[in-house]
Amino acid sequence: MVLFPHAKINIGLYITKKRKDGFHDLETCFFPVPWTDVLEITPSEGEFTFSSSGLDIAGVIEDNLCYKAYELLRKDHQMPPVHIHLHKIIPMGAGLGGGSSDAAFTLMGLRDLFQLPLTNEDLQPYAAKLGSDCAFFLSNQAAFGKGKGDKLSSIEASLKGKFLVLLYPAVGISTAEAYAGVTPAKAPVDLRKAILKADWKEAISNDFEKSIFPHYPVLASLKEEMYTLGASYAAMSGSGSTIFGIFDKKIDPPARWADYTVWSGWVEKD
Ligand SMILES: C[C@](O)(CO)[C@H](O)COP(=O)(O)OP(=O)(O)OC[C@H]1O[C@@H](n2ccc(N)nc2=O)[C@H](O)[C@@H]1O
Ligand SMILES: Nc1ncnc2c1ncn2[C@@H]1O[C@H](COP(=O)(O)OP(=O)(O)OP(=O)(O)O)[C@@H](O)[C@H]1O
Repeated sequence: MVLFPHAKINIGLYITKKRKDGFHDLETCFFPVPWTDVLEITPSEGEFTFSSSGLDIAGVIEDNLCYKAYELLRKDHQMPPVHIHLHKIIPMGAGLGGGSSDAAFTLMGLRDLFQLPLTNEDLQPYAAKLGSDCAFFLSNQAAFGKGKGDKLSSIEASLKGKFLVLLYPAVGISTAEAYAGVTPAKAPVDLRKAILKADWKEAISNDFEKSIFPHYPVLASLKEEMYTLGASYAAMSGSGSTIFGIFDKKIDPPARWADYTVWSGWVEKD
């Protein structure tokens, strides 16, 4: 079975409270982006095996979220061993949620391969244990997230018909450190309402930009460059360092971005 775990961007991200468990409460809108890894799951003999190609993934196999997803599900459900091959394309530590997406798609892939009687909703508790972003990837639809980012409700907003440009400037930002740099505060807008209006540029922001841009001024200038190129909205995704721009027409990435990882394409589904 071959699956295509996709990336996400956050449009609006407000960190509202530090929780007793060390995590933070946030309010954000998640949108799926068709920049994908390739994940192959096949039944195997003997024991669980894992291989990867594409971008190098740090850590041993036991650290990999695909392995963790398999182990979590296997505790509750009878499953034969599998071989997982992950072709890694989505940059890591980039605010694109690629690892979380691999984990969520591993859960759904195992469920489908072995016909486990589980809905996506039934998979939510497993996803929640694997990462705060994982729950979103079980739905593949724009969603408003609160709590740790795992309490989701659907939103009517969509990027369908927009041309998206994602720019990863190879600045690695640790999610935990990014959270540590933010002072939580009440969200300045009701994001669920603001996302339905047209003036995103004036109304919607990402709290991480305030603490991260002063350390990495290149990120602030890349965001400005998106606007110069005609973006209707530009921001950093999640805890960075990916900067994205939303356009009404196709643009060609400027030659000066040659050192960065760039993905661009039309969004074709809701
Ligand atoms: C920045 C976002 O991508 C926005 O969508 C997410 O909040 C990050 O989600 P994630 O990568 O799935 O994060 P996790 O793997 O659950 O947590 C990584 C680390 O980030 C911090 N963390 C994460 C999520 C959250 N709501 N509060 C936090 O403080 C914690 O220090 C945690 O140890
Ligand atoms: N299957 C996997 N793919 C990518 N990274 C993985 C995977 N399993 C574990 N990791 C670890 O998770 C870390 C974070 O990777 P991820 O792709 O989730 O990026 P992220 O930018 O932190 O996402 P976000 O901040 O939006 O949640 C990586 O540095 C890597 O060490």
